[in-house]
Amino acid sequence: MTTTEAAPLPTSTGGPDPAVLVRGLRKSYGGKAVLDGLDLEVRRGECFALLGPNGAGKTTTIEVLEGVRRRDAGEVLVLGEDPATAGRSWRARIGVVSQGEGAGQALSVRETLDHFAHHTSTPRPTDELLAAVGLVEKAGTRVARLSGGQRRRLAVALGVQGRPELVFLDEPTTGMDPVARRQFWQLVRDLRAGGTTVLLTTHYLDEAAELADRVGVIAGGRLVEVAPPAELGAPLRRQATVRWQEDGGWRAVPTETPVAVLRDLLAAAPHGEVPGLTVTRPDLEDVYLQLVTTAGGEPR
Ligand SMILES: Nc1ncnc2c1ncn2[C@@H]1O[C@H](COP(=O)(O)OP(=O)(O)OP(=O)(O)O)[C@@H](O)[C@H]1O
Repeated sequence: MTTTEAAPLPTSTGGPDPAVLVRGLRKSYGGKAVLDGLDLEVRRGECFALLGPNGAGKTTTIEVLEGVRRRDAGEVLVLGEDPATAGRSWRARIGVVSQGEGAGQALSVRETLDHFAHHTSTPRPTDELLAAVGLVEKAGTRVARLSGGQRRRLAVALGVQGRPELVFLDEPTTGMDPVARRQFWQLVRDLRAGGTTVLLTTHYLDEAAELADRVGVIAGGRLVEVAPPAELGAPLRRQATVRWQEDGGWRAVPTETPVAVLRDLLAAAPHGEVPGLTVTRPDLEDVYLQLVTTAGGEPR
Protein backbone atom coordinates (compact mmCIF):
# COMPACT_ATOMS: atom_id res chain seq x y z
CA MET A 1 0.00 0.00 0.00
CA THR A 2 1.22 3.48 -0.76
CA THR A 3 1.77 6.30 1.71
CA THR A 4 1.22 9.40 -0.37
CA GLU A 5 0.38 12.71 1.33
CA ALA A 6 -3.26 13.75 1.44
CA ALA A 7 -4.10 16.36 -1.18
CA PRO A 8 -5.47 19.64 0.22
CA LEU A 9 -9.25 19.84 0.26
CA PRO A 10 -10.59 21.64 -2.79
CA THR A 11 -12.46 24.78 -1.86
CA SER A 12 -14.82 24.56 -4.79
CA THR A 13 -16.27 21.49 -6.49
CA GLY A 14 -18.14 23.42 -9.14
CA GLY A 15 -21.51 23.07 -7.36
CA PRO A 16 -22.88 23.71 -3.90
CA ASP A 17 -20.62 22.55 -1.07
CA PRO A 18 -20.82 18.78 -0.78
CA ALA A 19 -22.35 17.27 2.36
CA VAL A 20 -19.25 15.12 2.85
CA LEU A 21 -15.76 15.76 1.53
CA VAL A 22 -12.92 13.39 2.39
CA ARG A 23 -9.37 13.45 1.07
CA GLY A 24 -6.63 10.96 1.88
CA LEU A 25 -8.32 9.39 4.91
CA ARG A 26 -6.10 6.93 6.75
CA LYS A 27 -6.85 4.73 9.70
CA SER A 28 -4.92 1.79 11.12
CA TYR A 29 -5.74 -0.53 13.96
CA GLY A 30 -2.71 -2.06 15.68
CA GLY A 31 -0.42 -1.05 12.81
CA LYS A 32 -2.66 -2.59 10.16
CA ALA A 33 -4.05 -0.09 7.64
CA VAL A 34 -7.80 -0.34 7.15
CA LEU A 35 -8.22 2.96 5.29
CA ASP A 36 -5.26 3.82 3.12
CA GLY A 37 -5.95 7.14 1.45
CA LEU A 38 -9.71 7.11 0.97
CA ASP A 39 -11.30 9.94 -1.04
CA LEU A 40 -15.06 10.45 -0.91
CA GLU A 41 -17.52 13.14 -1.87
CA VAL A 42 -21.24 12.97 -1.08
CA ARG A 43 -23.35 15.66 -2.72
CA ARG A 44 -26.05 17.56 -0.89
CA GLY A 45 -29.42 15.85 -1.25
CA GLU A 46 -28.18 12.58 -2.73
CA CYS A 47 -28.44 9.08 -1.40
CA PHE A 48 -24.96 7.54 -1.50
CA ALA A 49 -24.38 3.84 -0.75
CA LEU A 50 -21.00 2.57 0.45
CA LEU A 51 -20.39 -1.03 -0.55
CA GLY A 52 -17.50 -3.29 0.37
CA PRO A 53 -16.71 -6.70 1.80
CA ASN A 54 -16.72 -7.44 5.54
CA GLY A 55 -13.85 -5.61 7.18
CA ALA A 56 -13.33 -3.21 4.25
CA GLY A 57 -13.64 -0.16 6.53
CA LYS A 58 -17.18 1.07 5.87
CA THR A 59 -18.11 1.41 9.55
CA THR A 60 -14.72 2.96 10.32
CA THR A 61 -15.33 5.55 7.59
CA ILE A 62 -18.85 6.33 8.84
CA GLU A 63 -17.60 6.62 12.43
CA VAL A 64 -14.88 9.08 11.40
CA LEU A 65 -17.54 11.12 9.58
CA GLU A 66 -19.78 11.04 12.65
CA GLY A 67 -16.91 12.28 14.79
CA VAL A 68 -16.87 9.24 17.07
CA ARG A 69 -13.63 7.72 15.74
CA ARG A 70 -10.28 9.47 15.41
CA ARG A 71 -8.51 9.35 12.10
CA ASP A 72 -4.76 8.99 11.65
CA ALA A 73 -4.52 11.31 8.66
CA GLY A 74 -6.51 12.97 5.93
CA GLU A 75 -8.94 15.82 5.66
CA VAL A 76 -12.63 15.51 6.42
CA LEU A 77 -15.47 18.00 6.12
CA VAL A 78 -19.04 17.05 7.02
CA LEU A 79 -21.61 19.79 6.46
CA GLY A 80 -18.67 22.14 6.18
CA GLU A 81 -17.05 21.25 9.53
CA ASP A 82 -14.37 18.85 10.72
CA PRO A 83 -16.21 16.18 12.74
CA ALA A 84 -13.19 15.79 15.03
CA THR A 85 -13.71 19.29 16.40
CA ALA A 86 -17.32 20.19 15.56
CA GLY A 87 -19.65 21.04 18.40
CA ARG A 88 -23.21 20.37 19.54
CA SER A 89 -24.91 22.54 16.91
CA TRP A 90 -23.18 20.52 14.17
CA ARG A 91 -24.15 17.24 15.86
CA ALA A 92 -27.81 18.33 15.85
CA ARG A 93 -27.64 18.57 12.05
CA ILE A 94 -26.67 14.92 11.55
CA GLY A 95 -28.61 11.74 12.24
CA VAL A 96 -26.96 8.46 13.11
CA VAL A 97 -28.22 4.91 12.82
CA SER A 98 -25.34 2.72 13.89
CA GLN A 99 -24.99 -1.06 13.87
CA GLY A 100 -25.52 -1.26 17.65
CA GLU A 101 -29.01 -1.27 19.09
CA GLY A 102 -28.57 1.71 21.36
CA ALA A 103 -31.94 2.49 22.90
CA GLY A 104 -32.67 1.61 26.55
CA GLN A 105 -34.60 -1.55 27.27
CA ALA A 106 -37.06 -0.69 30.06
CA LEU A 107 -39.09 2.01 28.26
CA SER A 108 -41.78 1.34 25.68
CA VAL A 109 -41.21 2.25 22.06
CA ARG A 110 -43.37 5.37 22.39
CA GLU A 111 -41.70 6.39 25.67
CA THR A 112 -38.30 5.96 24.08
CA LEU A 113 -39.20 8.23 21.15
CA ASP A 114 -40.85 10.78 23.47
CA HIS A 115 -37.81 10.71 25.77
CA PHE A 116 -35.36 11.49 22.97
CA ALA A 117 -37.75 14.08 21.50
CA HIS A 118 -37.12 16.20 24.60
CA HIS A 119 -33.46 16.47 23.61
CA THR A 120 -34.27 17.63 20.08
CA SER A 121 -35.30 21.15 19.11
CA THR A 122 -37.83 20.35 16.34
CA PRO A 123 -38.48 16.60 16.55
CA ARG A 124 -40.67 14.74 14.09
CA PRO A 125 -43.91 13.84 15.92
CA THR A 126 -43.75 10.41 17.56
CA ASP A 127 -46.87 9.14 15.75
CA GLU A 128 -45.38 10.14 12.40
CA LEU A 129 -42.17 8.26 13.24
CA LEU A 130 -44.03 5.17 14.44
CA ALA A 131 -45.95 5.03 11.17
CA ALA A 132 -42.88 5.69 9.04
CA VAL A 133 -40.98 2.73 10.50
CA GLY A 134 -43.99 0.44 10.92
CA LEU A 135 -44.00 0.31 14.72
CA VAL A 136 -47.53 1.64 15.41
CA GLU A 137 -48.63 -1.77 16.72
CA LYS A 138 -45.60 -1.95 19.00
CA ALA A 139 -45.85 1.57 20.43
CA GLY A 140 -46.68 0.26 23.92
CA THR A 141 -44.18 -2.63 23.90
CA ARG A 142 -41.04 -2.44 26.01
CA VAL A 143 -37.87 -2.20 23.94
CA ALA A 144 -36.51 -5.32 25.67
CA ARG A 145 -39.36 -7.32 24.10
CA LEU A 146 -38.81 -6.17 20.51
CA SER A 147 -37.38 -8.51 17.91
CA GLY A 148 -34.01 -7.69 16.34
CA GLY A 149 -35.63 -6.27 13.21
CA GLN A 150 -38.05 -4.15 15.26
CA ARG A 151 -35.11 -2.69 17.20
CA ARG A 152 -33.48 -1.75 13.92
CA ARG A 153 -36.68 0.08 12.99
CA LEU A 154 -36.63 1.94 16.31
CA ALA A 155 -32.97 2.85 15.74
CA VAL A 156 -33.91 4.25 12.33
CA ALA A 157 -36.77 6.27 13.89
CA LEU A 158 -34.38 7.73 16.48
CA GLY A 159 -31.80 8.53 13.80
CA VAL A 160 -34.20 10.69 11.80
CA GLN A 161 -36.19 12.11 14.72
CA GLY A 162 -34.30 15.41 14.77
CA ARG A 163 -34.89 16.14 11.05
CA PRO A 164 -31.18 15.85 10.24
CA GLU A 165 -29.71 17.44 7.11
CA LEU A 166 -27.50 14.38 6.71
CA VAL A 167 -28.22 10.91 7.99
CA PHE A 168 -25.74 8.05 8.35
CA LEU A 169 -27.30 4.61 8.09
CA ASP A 170 -24.85 1.78 8.83
CA GLU A 171 -26.35 -1.47 7.53
CA PRO A 172 -29.82 -0.20 8.40
CA THR A 173 -31.85 -3.17 7.13
CA THR A 174 -29.76 -6.01 8.51
CA GLY A 175 -32.20 -8.32 10.31
CA MET A 176 -35.30 -6.74 8.79
CA ASP A 177 -37.86 -8.94 7.06
CA PRO A 178 -38.69 -8.19 3.40
CA VAL A 179 -41.78 -6.13 4.30
CA ALA A 180 -39.86 -4.02 6.80
CA ARG A 181 -37.05 -3.50 4.27
CA ARG A 182 -39.47 -2.14 1.71
CA GLN A 183 -41.07 0.08 4.33
CA PHE A 184 -37.59 1.34 5.21
CA TRP A 185 -36.78 1.97 1.54
CA GLN A 186 -39.86 4.17 1.33
CA LEU A 187 -38.69 6.06 4.42
CA VAL A 188 -35.33 6.70 2.76
CA ARG A 189 -37.04 7.86 -0.44
CA ASP A 190 -39.23 10.21 1.61
CA LEU A 191 -36.19 11.59 3.44
CA ARG A 192 -34.38 12.16 0.18
CA ALA A 193 -37.45 13.76 -1.39
CA GLY A 194 -37.49 16.13 1.59
CA GLY A 195 -33.91 17.18 0.83
CA THR A 196 -32.08 15.04 3.39
CA THR A 197 -28.68 13.70 2.34
CA VAL A 198 -28.33 9.98 3.05
CA LEU A 199 -25.10 8.03 3.38
CA LEU A 200 -25.70 4.34 3.93
CA THR A 201 -23.68 1.16 4.01
CA THR A 202 -25.19 -2.09 2.89
CA HIS A 203 -24.35 -5.60 1.80
CA TYR A 204 -27.59 -5.81 -0.16
CA LEU A 205 -26.88 -4.84 -3.73
CA ASP A 206 -30.58 -4.68 -4.55
CA GLU A 207 -30.92 -2.10 -1.77
CA ALA A 208 -28.10 -0.02 -3.22
CA ALA A 209 -29.60 -0.28 -6.71
CA GLU A 210 -33.02 0.65 -5.39
CA LEU A 211 -32.06 3.63 -3.22
CA ALA A 212 -28.74 5.11 -4.20
CA ASP A 213 -28.11 7.90 -6.66
CA ARG A 214 -24.47 6.80 -6.56
CA VAL A 215 -22.62 3.89 -5.04
CA GLY A 216 -18.99 3.75 -3.96
CA VAL A 217 -17.04 0.53 -3.53
CA ILE A 218 -14.41 0.35 -0.77
CA ALA A 219 -11.72 -2.25 -1.27
CA GLY A 220 -8.07 -2.37 -0.31
CA GLY A 221 -8.50 0.71 1.92
CA ARG A 222 -9.68 3.02 -0.86
CA LEU A 223 -12.75 3.91 -2.82
CA VAL A 224 -12.08 1.96 -6.00
CA GLU A 225 -15.06 3.20 -7.99
CA VAL A 226 -17.98 5.63 -7.70
CA ALA A 227 -20.91 5.62 -10.12
CA PRO A 228 -24.68 5.45 -10.38
CA PRO A 229 -25.65 1.82 -9.69
CA ALA A 230 -26.52 1.12 -13.33
CA GLU A 231 -23.15 2.46 -14.50
CA LEU A 232 -20.83 0.85 -11.97
CA GLY A 233 -18.06 -1.06 -13.70
CA ALA A 234 -19.06 0.20 -17.16
CA PRO A 235 -16.20 -1.57 -19.01
CA LEU A 236 -17.08 -4.85 -17.28
CA ARG A 237 -20.72 -4.45 -18.29
CA ARG A 238 -19.88 -4.19 -21.97
CA GLN A 239 -18.91 -7.86 -21.94
CA ALA A 240 -21.97 -9.97 -22.83
CA THR A 241 -22.22 -13.74 -22.90
CA VAL A 242 -24.13 -15.56 -25.65
CA ARG A 243 -25.23 -19.11 -24.67
CA TRP A 244 -26.98 -21.79 -26.65
CA GLN A 245 -27.32 -25.53 -26.94
CA GLU A 246 -25.34 -27.41 -29.55
CA ASP A 247 -24.62 -31.11 -30.09
CA GLY A 248 -26.24 -32.04 -26.78
CA GLY A 249 -24.12 -29.58 -24.73
CA TRP A 250 -23.98 -25.86 -23.89
CA ARG A 251 -21.82 -23.30 -25.68
CA ALA A 252 -20.98 -19.94 -24.08
CA VAL A 253 -19.20 -17.14 -25.95
CA PRO A 254 -18.08 -13.98 -24.12
CA THR A 255 -18.26 -11.00 -26.48
CA GLU A 256 -18.50 -7.22 -26.67
CA THR A 257 -20.45 -7.57 -29.94
CA PRO A 258 -23.30 -9.99 -29.20
CA VAL A 259 -25.31 -8.88 -32.24
CA ALA A 260 -22.55 -10.06 -34.57
CA VAL A 261 -22.36 -13.41 -32.75
CA LEU A 262 -26.16 -13.76 -33.03
CA ARG A 263 -26.09 -12.94 -36.73
CA ASP A 264 -23.52 -15.69 -37.40
CA LEU A 265 -25.43 -18.15 -35.26
CA LEU A 266 -28.73 -17.49 -36.99
CA ALA A 267 -27.12 -17.70 -40.42
CA ALA A 268 -25.76 -21.13 -39.53
CA ALA A 269 -28.97 -22.38 -37.89
CA PRO A 270 -30.78 -24.94 -40.07
CA HIS A 271 -34.33 -23.63 -39.46
CA GLY A 272 -33.50 -20.22 -38.04
CA GLU A 273 -33.84 -21.67 -34.53
CA VAL A 274 -31.06 -21.73 -31.94
CA PRO A 275 -32.05 -23.92 -28.97
CA GLY A 276 -31.68 -22.39 -25.48
CA LEU A 277 -30.35 -19.09 -26.85
CA THR A 278 -29.74 -16.36 -24.23
CA VAL A 279 -27.69 -13.16 -24.14
CA THR A 280 -26.70 -11.93 -20.66
CA ARG A 281 -24.69 -9.03 -19.30
CA PRO A 282 -23.12 -8.80 -15.82
CA ASP A 283 -25.50 -7.42 -13.20
CA LEU A 284 -24.55 -5.19 -10.27
CA GLU A 285 -23.51 -8.19 -8.19
CA ASP A 286 -21.24 -9.59 -10.92
CA VAL A 287 -19.61 -6.19 -11.39
CA TYR A 288 -19.22 -5.64 -7.63
CA LEU A 289 -17.57 -9.04 -7.16
CA GLN A 290 -15.12 -8.34 -9.97
CA LEU A 291 -14.28 -4.90 -8.57
CA VAL A 292 -13.53 -6.08 -5.02
CA THR A 293 -11.60 -9.11 -6.24
CA THR A 294 -9.45 -7.03 -8.59
CA ALA A 295 -8.76 -4.47 -5.86
CA GLY A 296 -7.65 -7.15 -3.41
CA GLY A 297 -10.65 -6.38 -1.27
CA GLU A 298 -11.06 -9.85 0.14
CA PRO A 299 -12.17 -9.94 3.78
CA ARG A 300 -9.34 -9.17 6.18
N1 LIG B 1 -11.78 -0.80 17.47
C1 LIG B 1 -11.11 -1.61 16.64
N2 LIG B 1 -9.93 -2.14 17.03
C2 LIG B 1 -9.24 -2.95 16.19
N3 LIG B 1 -9.64 -3.29 14.96
C3 LIG B 1 -10.81 -2.79 14.53
C4 LIG B 1 -11.61 -1.92 15.35
N4 LIG B 1 -12.71 -1.56 14.65
C5 LIG B 1 -12.60 -2.20 13.45
N5 LIG B 1 -11.46 -2.93 13.38
C6 LIG B 1 -11.01 -3.72 12.22
O1 LIG B 1 -10.95 -2.86 11.10
C7 LIG B 1 -11.41 -3.52 9.93
C8 LIG B 1 -12.55 -2.70 9.32
O2 LIG B 1 -13.68 -2.76 10.16
P1 LIG B 1 -15.03 -2.04 9.80
O3 LIG B 1 -16.01 -2.37 10.87
O4 LIG B 1 -14.77 -0.61 9.52
O5 LIG B 1 -15.40 -2.77 8.42
P2 LIG B 1 -16.79 -2.84 7.64
O6 LIG B 1 -16.48 -2.59 6.21
O7 LIG B 1 -17.80 -1.97 8.28
O8 LIG B 1 -17.17 -4.36 7.85
P3 LIG B 1 -18.61 -5.09 7.92
O9 LIG B 1 -19.13 -5.11 6.52
O10 LIG B 1 -18.25 -6.47 8.41
O11 LIG B 1 -19.48 -4.34 8.90
C9 LIG B 1 -11.80 -4.93 10.37
O12 LIG B 1 -10.73 -5.79 10.07
C10 LIG B 1 -11.99 -4.81 11.86
O13 LIG B 1 -11.69 -6.01 12.50
